[in-house]
Formats: sequence, C-alpha cells, structure tokens
Amino acid sequence: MIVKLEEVNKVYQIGDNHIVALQKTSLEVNTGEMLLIIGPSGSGKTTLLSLIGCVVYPTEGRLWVDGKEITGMKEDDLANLRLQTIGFVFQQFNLIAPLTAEENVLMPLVLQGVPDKEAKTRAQKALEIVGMTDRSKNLPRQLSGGQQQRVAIARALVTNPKLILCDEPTAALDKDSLDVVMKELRTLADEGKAVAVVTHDPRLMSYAHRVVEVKNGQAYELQKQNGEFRIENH
Ligand SMILES: Nc1ncnc2c1ncn2[C@@H]1O[C@H](COP(=O)(O)OP(=O)(O)OP(=O)(O)O)[C@@H](O)[C@H]1O
Repeated sequence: MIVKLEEVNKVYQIGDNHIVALQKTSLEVNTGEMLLIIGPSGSGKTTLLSLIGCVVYPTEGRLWVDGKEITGMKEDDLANLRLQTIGFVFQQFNLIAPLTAEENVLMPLVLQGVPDKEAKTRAQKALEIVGMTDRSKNLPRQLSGGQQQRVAIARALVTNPKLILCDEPTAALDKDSLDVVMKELRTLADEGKAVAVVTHDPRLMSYAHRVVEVKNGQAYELQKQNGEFRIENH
C-alpha cells in the first residue's frame, strides 16, 4: 500500500459558504495497481486526486503517503515528498515549448540536482520505456498529442516515483492515442507502480484494476460484474 486515506474529507470555505468537495472517504491505493477515479464534472474527483497527491491538506481525517502521515506535515516536507514519491501527468501535457522531448524529461532531475551525465542516461531510459527514443530531439509542437502525452509520462517516470497521478490524461487525445497512453500506464502499474487516473470517460474503466466512482463528493468503489466495471447513466 502506498496511500491510505482514513475518513478524509475536504471542505472549502468561501465567505459564509462551506463547499464539501469530498465527503468522508476511506481508501487505499496499492502498488502494482491502476486505480481509476471516475465521475461527473464537479463531483470531487480532482479533489480526491489532489489529496492523494499531497497538493491539498485534508480538512478532517488522516492520510498517509509512502508510510508518512501528511496531516500536520510542514509545506517544505510535503514538497519534498511530492518530488520524490509522486509523478504527475495532466490533461494538457504541460511540456515546455522551446525544450526538446529529452530536455523536458530531464527537467525534474535538474530540479533534484542530479549530475548531468546520470540525468541524461535516466531521461533516455524513461523515453525508451514509453517508446519515444527516436523523437527525443523533437520539440513538443513536432509531436502528436499522444506522443506529447507519452513524453509527459516519461517526465513523470524519470524520478522513479512509486506513485503516478494522472488528471484526465486522455481528454485531449483521439481514440488510438488514448489506447496507447492507457496501455502504457497499465503496463507501469503491472510492473509495480501505483497509478491513479481521474476521468469522466467510462471507456477508461477497461484498463483499470480498480474503479472508484465519485458522485456529489461521495466516493464508492465499484465491483466487477461479469468481468467488467459498470457505471449507471453512461
Ligand atoms: N479551491 C477550491 N475552492 C472552492 N471550491 C472548490 C475548490 N476546488 C474545488 N472546489 C469545489 O469542490 C467541488 C468538487 O470539485 P472537483 O474539482 O474536485 O471536481 P471534479 O469532479 O474534478 O470536476 P471536473 O471534472 O469538472 O474537474 C466543486 O463543487 C468545486 O467547485
């Protein structure tokens, strides 16, 4: 187990209004597993992913990431934990436009102060894992959406994080690229990473080991029926 939430909720206060973004949730995220977090817009999916990713603190409850309790941890320690343990992948790839694929992948290692030569070897290895070695000198605009997302996955992987968190990683992709990217993420999970993916797209359920549905801030784990995950109203 890499993440454990125990009765965790998140309430935002805006003026006199309390917005319950996530109701009390208990959940574990395991290594070797792809967890899909699915639900409609505004249901609380990103809030749940942000809690798992130590980007926001819980309002109530207890949260452990990689064996460390987050509640009460200092912001600096939290930032270190994020850098060392978690890789993030976003909908819009967030690659730096004037940098090549390889330079983008190098970035987290530069931030960690890894020596140049070692950083380069690791970046090349990460690009190899996602099948992008032959495009390493290309700029993002010379790559398709699917290829850019594979570079973004390589960038998330290069620090060797135990946990990879993805927020709508396929929203900007066509069906073929969606399949390539999701198979890539599934392979990483099968090989021992913990991967959590937020989506509103039920097509992604077929790639997941486990599915959590979030509705009105309430998270429920879905059980497979006849070998498939099913969700109402889709
Ligand atoms: N920083 C914030 N301040 C106030 N309210 C917030 C904040 N972040 C999220 N919320 C509210 O919490 C609820 C859940 O938001 P969240 O972004 O987690 O939903 P979501 O399921 O990821 O939606 P989407 O798919 O549209 O991104 C929403 O009502 C949202 O307006």
